Amino acid sequence: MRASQKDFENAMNQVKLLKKDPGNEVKLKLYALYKQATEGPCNVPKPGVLDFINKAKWDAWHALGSLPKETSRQNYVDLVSSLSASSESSGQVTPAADRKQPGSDALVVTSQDGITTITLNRPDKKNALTPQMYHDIMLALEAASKDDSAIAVLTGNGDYYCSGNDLTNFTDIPPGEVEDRARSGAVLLRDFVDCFIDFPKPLVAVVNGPAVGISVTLLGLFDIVYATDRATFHTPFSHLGQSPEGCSSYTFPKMMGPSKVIFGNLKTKCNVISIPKATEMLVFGKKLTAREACTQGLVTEVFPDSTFQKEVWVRLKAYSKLPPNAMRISKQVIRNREKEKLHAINAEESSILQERWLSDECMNAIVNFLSKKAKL
Ligand SMILES: CCCCCC/C=C/C(=O)SCCNC(=O)CCNC(=O)[C@H](O)C(C)(C)COP(=O)(O)OP(=O)(O)OC[C@H]1O[C@@H](n2cnc3c(N)ncnc32)[C@H](O)[C@@H]1OP(=O)(O)O
Repeated sequence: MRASQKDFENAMNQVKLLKKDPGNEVKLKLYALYKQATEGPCNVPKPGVLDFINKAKWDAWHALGSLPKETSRQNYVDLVSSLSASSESSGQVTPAADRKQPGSDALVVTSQDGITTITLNRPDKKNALTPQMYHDIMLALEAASKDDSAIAVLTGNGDYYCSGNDLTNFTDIPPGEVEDRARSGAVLLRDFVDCFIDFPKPLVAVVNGPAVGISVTLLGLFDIVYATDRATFHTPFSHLGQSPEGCSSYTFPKMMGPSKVIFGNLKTKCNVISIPKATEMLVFGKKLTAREACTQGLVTEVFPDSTFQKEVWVRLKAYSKLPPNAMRISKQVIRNREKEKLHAINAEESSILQERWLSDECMNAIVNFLSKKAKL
């Protein structure tokens, strides 16, 4: 069977998620097949001998002669498929048909087996979230809420799930614009979190590695959180002069419950006070292991890292075959009565953060991070 345009687009996305660099020879072959499949035989002048890279690309394309576009497309798809198999790619990478792809490679949206997967794809920056990524995630959730998938998944490419907000978002702000930027940041944050509150289908976090900041706080708005035993959960807001978002000031104490602190001794009267466990995370920045997060109700299930991807995707594929309308309605029954409250909490948290971003504590913490004085 000939590869369709959709198969070809799927393969292009798969290439972005390859875990191993396939090497220059294969990359040239991919380039040549891509050009031949999209533009036909090489029709541009040969670059000069000193223009090594462009000459190598030209040679590879030119070598395909008059190979038909359809055959090139098929060969491209076959080559990518063999690379994906050998690089242990999760195999979840077929983009949804007709979906508008995100504005950059930092987010990859795919759809297969009734599952729309949104993958954070900035592994060299530990998948830190840029403004473009916040916008693209909102667009992806909007599209996923209407497509024919039964469930949606958020995950990360590389060793991290996500290192939270990209702290360089706070740099290069001209002095007179700091307040405006804090205001627009708070609007973006509020809109972003609203999309998670309103998402109508089951939403699953596949936490493939450590998670920091907003990527942790949002977990309270997911329906399932699967984590590798390598994952950690860290919300260093006080260290950063910031405050909790993602509705975590409400969802975390609710999910984690109280921890009892007993003080006094046998001779005196003992006092028992109850502090929400979430306080240790959200106020004191305690980093939880995956198992601790599971015991405290933030994570649904923890898997050994060696079998994480396999076990999780087998499970999710089975879930995605359940009747989609029933799942959507059940989610709504569980979540709807909280929605109004969550929107109000989100608005409040966003406006408090807007103030925090203007504080000296916050500015100093970011300067520290950027100057590599501090590693959280
Ligand atoms: C619309 C706005 C909404 C904002 C909402 C409010 C959100 C709040 C938060 O999310 S608060 C949390 C912010 N995140 C952090 O504080 C994490 C900062 N990063 C780290 O502490 C460390 O990088 C690490 C623990 C995540 C990983 O440490 P390590 O394994 O030692 O790797 P590196 O530090 O060398 O990192 C590799 C590379 O990635 C860059 N990077 C990592 N995280 C971020 C980040 N959050 N922002 C920007 N850049 C990040 C890091 O600088 C390195 O880059 P380099 O190779 O040096 O160019």
